[in-house]
Parts: sequence; structure tokens; C-alpha cells
Amino acid sequence: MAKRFPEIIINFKIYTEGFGKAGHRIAEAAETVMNETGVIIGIAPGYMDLHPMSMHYSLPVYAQHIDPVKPGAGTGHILADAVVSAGACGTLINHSEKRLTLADISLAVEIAKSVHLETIVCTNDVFTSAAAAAFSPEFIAIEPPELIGSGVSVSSADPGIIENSVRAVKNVSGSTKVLAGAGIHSGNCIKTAMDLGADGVLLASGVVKAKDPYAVLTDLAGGVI
Ligand SMILES: O=C(CO)COP(=O)(O)O
Repeated sequence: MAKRFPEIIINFKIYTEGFGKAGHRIAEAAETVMNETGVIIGIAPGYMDLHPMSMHYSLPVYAQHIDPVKPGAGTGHILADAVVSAGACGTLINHSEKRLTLADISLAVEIAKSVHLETIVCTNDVFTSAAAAAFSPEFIAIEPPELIGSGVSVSSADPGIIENSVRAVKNVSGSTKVLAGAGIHSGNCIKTAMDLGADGVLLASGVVKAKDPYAVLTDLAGGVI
């Protein structure tokens, strides 16, 4: 039976292939694969696509970032409340390409929780994973920066970081789930990550830049155990 949280989350980043019509092609493929396999697939499109995609698809939709600010006299910020209004169910926080200070991660998680937005805090090593777990986010996504976008999977290149992050996170916050990310591109990568204790994966280029996102997603979903 399918678990009740996404085991695969696709970050569309700011890739040309990830917004507008091209982005919809990926979301459509994700929805088809989710319906065919029962594996829950989340998407993190750009802000402009949050509302249309949350209206069009039954996929869980995540923002790529929120700012650690509350509504009021500020300009140009990404508000947690606003991404909720746009239909997002959660948000990435502290992605490797959008780093925050520890104090800001803490505040962003607190603000997100106050508006019932699921939090996925991205981390770069085991120590940061343990530190972020203290905020009890729903997910921690461990992504070694040097492997991001490399096509070389964290599962094979650095299995220890997954295993040790899972242990460190569960020691601090038993209910926080751990996603593994960086270079994930196949069902085998997911299976290995889950064998190492991960609850799922966060990935981008392997799907977003694929010629046939449906084929890649079908293979990916086949690796979910
Ligand atoms: O940064 C990532 C997902 O948030 C990982 O990116 P890649 O899957 O392209 O390595």
C-alpha cells in the first residue's frame, strides 16, 4: 500500500525545462506515474507555477523556498502564507542553492508550521542534519553539494552520508523523515537510498532535464520499496 507522504520529490529549480509548458509536461508525467504506481510524487515548481500546478494536478506541491518573514510592511519577500494561498502543501527550506543561517532556518520552520506548511529542510552534511532535526521539520533532505547536478548518485558515491544522517536525525527527532538527494536518476538509486534508511528522495536534473520524464519517473517509482 502506498505510504502517505511523497517518496519522490522533484525540484524543478529554475531550469528552462522546468517552467511554463515544459514544466507542465513534467507535472503531467509525475501525475500519470503516481496514478499508475501508487508512489506519491511531490513537485517543487517555481513560484509562478505554484497556483496553476496546485489547481491542475493532484500532486503535492511544494515551494522551493520561503523567506523567514511574517506578513506586513516588507517588499519582495516570499511569504509562507502566500505559498499556502497559492496551493502549496509545503516548502523546501535552506536548499543548497538558497542557503539560510541557522537562525533563519529556525524562524522559517516556525513560521511554516504556524500556517500548516510541511517543512523540508535541506542539509549538506551529517552535523547540519542533526542541527536541523532540532527544529522537528517533517523532512530533512541530505544533499552533498558536490554531487548536486553531477549525475553521480549520492547513493553510490556517498552512502555513509545517508546512513549517518538517518541515524543522527532519528536520534534528535524520531518523527522527521529523511530524503536523500544529489545525482539521483534511477530506481536503483532510490532502492539503495531506502536500503540505507532514507524514506525517499529529492531530485532535480535526472527528471527535469530528461528527454522522457515519464520513462525516468516510471523507473524511479519502480525503485521505491
Ligand atoms: O538539488 C537537488 C534537488 O533539490 C538535487 O539536484 P540533482 O538531482 O540535479 O542532483
